[in-house]
Amino acid sequence: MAHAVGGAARAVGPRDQDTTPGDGEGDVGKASRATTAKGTSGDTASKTGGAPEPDHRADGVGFFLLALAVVVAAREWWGIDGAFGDGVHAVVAGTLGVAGVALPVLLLWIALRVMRHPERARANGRVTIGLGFVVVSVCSLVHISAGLPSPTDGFGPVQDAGGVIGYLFATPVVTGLTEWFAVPLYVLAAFFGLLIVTATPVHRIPGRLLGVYDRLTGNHRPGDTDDAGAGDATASSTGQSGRRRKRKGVRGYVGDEAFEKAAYLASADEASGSASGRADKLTTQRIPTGEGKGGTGAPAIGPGLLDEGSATPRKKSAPKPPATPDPMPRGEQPMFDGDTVYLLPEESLLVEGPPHKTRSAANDRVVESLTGVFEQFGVDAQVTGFTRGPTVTRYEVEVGPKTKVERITSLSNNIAYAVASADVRILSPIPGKSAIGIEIPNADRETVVLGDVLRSSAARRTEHPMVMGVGKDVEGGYVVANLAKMPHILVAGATGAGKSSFINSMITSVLMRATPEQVRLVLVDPKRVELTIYEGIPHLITPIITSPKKAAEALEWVVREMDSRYDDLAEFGYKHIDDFNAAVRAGKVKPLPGSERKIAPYPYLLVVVDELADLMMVAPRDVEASIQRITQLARAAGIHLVLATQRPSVDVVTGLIKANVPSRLAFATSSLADSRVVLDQPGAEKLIGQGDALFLPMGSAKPMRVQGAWVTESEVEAVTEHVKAQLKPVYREDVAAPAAAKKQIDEDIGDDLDLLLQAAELVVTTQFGSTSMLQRKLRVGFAKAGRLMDLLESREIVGPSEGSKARDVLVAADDLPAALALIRGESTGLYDQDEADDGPGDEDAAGTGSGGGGTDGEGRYPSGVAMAERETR
Ligand SMILES: Nc1ncnc2c1ncn2[C@@H]1O[C@H](COP(=O)(O)OP(=O)(O)OP(=O)(O)O)[C@@H](O)[C@H]1O
Repeated sequence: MAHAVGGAARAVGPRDQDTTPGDGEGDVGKASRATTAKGTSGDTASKTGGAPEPDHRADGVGFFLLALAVVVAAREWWGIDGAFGDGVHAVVAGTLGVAGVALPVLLLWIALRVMRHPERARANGRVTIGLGFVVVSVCSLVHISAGLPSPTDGFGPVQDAGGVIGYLFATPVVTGLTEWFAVPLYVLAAFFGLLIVTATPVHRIPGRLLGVYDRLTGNHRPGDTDDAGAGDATASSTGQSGRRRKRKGVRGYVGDEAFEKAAYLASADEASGSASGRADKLTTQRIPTGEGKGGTGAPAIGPGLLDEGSATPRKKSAPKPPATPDPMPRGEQPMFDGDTVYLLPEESLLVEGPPHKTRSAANDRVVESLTGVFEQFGVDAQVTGFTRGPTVTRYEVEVGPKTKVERITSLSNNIAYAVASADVRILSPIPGKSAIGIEIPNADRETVVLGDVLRSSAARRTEHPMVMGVGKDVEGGYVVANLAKMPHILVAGATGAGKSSFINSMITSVLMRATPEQVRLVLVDPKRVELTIYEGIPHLITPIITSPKKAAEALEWVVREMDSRYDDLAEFGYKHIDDFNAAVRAGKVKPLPGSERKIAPYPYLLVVVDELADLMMVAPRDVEASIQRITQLARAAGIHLVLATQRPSVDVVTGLIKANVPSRLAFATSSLADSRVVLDQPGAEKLIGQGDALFLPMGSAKPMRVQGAWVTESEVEAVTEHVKAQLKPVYREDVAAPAAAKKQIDEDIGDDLDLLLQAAELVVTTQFGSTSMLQRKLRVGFAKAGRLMDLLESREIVGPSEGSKARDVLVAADDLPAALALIRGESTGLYDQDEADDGPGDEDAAGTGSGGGGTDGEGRYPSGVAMAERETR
């Protein structure tokens, strides 16, 4: 909420027109920004905006409607006499005729809706409009059936027919078109009204009716979710959470903000109340049966299966033995047991935070200090308002007509001195406004808890499984982001700045919102401490990777996985994995003749690397090449990278990586140079740590300042316990054991293996990386010797060319056998230590076996059609 301050100050706001996400004006968040904080013009600094909280407003409306329902019922149902009763009857029956009898029910329904779902203002508006259609139509039909009495014949007959509404709507239509047309017209209008109330497009009527039938009979058929409406009807169940998640059809994401954009924001007003107070339960999710879709009933499902709609572990009569780890057929995904029911974690596992403060005494003190500085230096400028975020407050300053803006910016040090904070950031101007923004840390900063972000309307607006809670912007609005739209993100910041906390929030968001069938994770944690808490969650596609060398291999696996997804897309003629998944679920994708393949939808694959620097130290070239390939192509394959580093220097975040990772999140960096590496602009060096960040989603020109969401270890534990209790992970064998696949001679060596081995031996034993030496000793031409040297460079046996000088030899003579083995495509032995360290994880992987078969998958993937359209824009 923006506050106006100062004597002659101009009012700040209304902020509805402020399309500024944080401190930046980018495409992202523009259209979706719904900040409704009101500025108040006022005389004193102590004035605050007086708009009631939306909850209270909704409650007020609800109670008013309830009272009205009671009053109308008192007269229309219970016949209370007297002048007051007569007055009520005259108004109700006069307006609606005999249909007024139903008015208390309608009022009661609307009142309950408004109070239960204050955040659904638009849906409530829709219901009211729909009811309007129904009421007008019913009144008109009643009026026609009563013989179209006119008020000129006396008001009694009108009251006993369709009231004034019936008269006004029915009479002209009947006069113009006759009853034969008027009656079907109003029947149709009533039906249309019902469709609006229930948010049912005409083409979904059969599905809806089927859904109602299923719900009444307790029948669950595969694919019924596609008919779940985009409306707000929730089907109830006897499940643990008491509600069954209503799922959207694949088309349900078209027009969905989080789906359309990488990041978007909720209203700051909303954030100022406790979002969770009006929270629905986060829902249950059924992992569908593989029935009819080729689920082969893969093993590795633990004993903790849950009966649908119950939290009681269900004992399987005959647990299946682990399958022999067959190589995974191309394009197939590891599967969970065919009829497993999977419940998403309860929202209540994530705690609620305190309500957001929109103003505090600390803010008023800063306003006084700023005003003091301007007076002291004789600058004609005034603080006209401020918007308080959780960590910083942005004070808005307007300068007088003949005052240079630079006068304020040049006062930056004096301002920092006056407010006793080194982290003053000046925005000149605030994008989209004729005002200067001065961001100053709050002396009384607030923690943004992940639970609140995930319960915000911004997060609830979509059921996309890749939407994560990012935090709050500088105006106090919740920020959520769709990882699938990033489509890759670089997270950087000095140690202790909040990177790991962000990654925790991200993974926890995924666990809260997505089933393992929807999103699979590859977690790379060379530091070995940050992500261990997630070991064993069913969303993992391979055990957490801690060895940098294995991580590099895992990235290569991701490239292969991407390629195979691409092959599938090409083979079956789809542009995006979402199209493909939708078609698979619709049964439109049939295996090619003669193939026994089980075709299954692909889950999104989220690859999280929590220290890129460690990987780049081991195999810079391979890692860079894999990242480049993944980032260039993976979007359409549903594969998304999150690269985190505390060393955002150019040797870690190379130009190639930067060019291919479009979204950036910078926590406090230790230098301006680091900020430039991450964001291509300064700013991150001025952040104040502990989750304070600049977020630059893809397509955004200016970064928005956000306070990252915080989730405690005990919350993460509760969430992981919940998911682990339900399913054991089913690992893909080929991620953890790619070495076997690599035992072939690399393509680029071709027929030159022997020559290359000799060249390597020569170079390493002589420690002399000279091309002309190779020419002489191997009796080859210049071109061939040059090629051999390039191959040696690509295997990191020699360094890059340094013109006419000999190249550096990077392998010691003692390590020659390992280097030769590497060229031959055999195990190198170089990393035996690493592999030994990772041993238990591998055994774990092998022990769980691999599964073939297809996921059935429920329709929560976004529409690929929409995605394809957007990509061509
Ligand atoms: N979003 C946040 N809200 C509140 N406090 C935070 C937040 N993020 C981080 N902190 C505080 O900062 C400390 C360090 O954060 P974190 O471990 O995430 O830093 P990091 O950047 O990952 O550091 P490293 O690179 O050393 O792992 C946390 O222990 C916590 O106290």
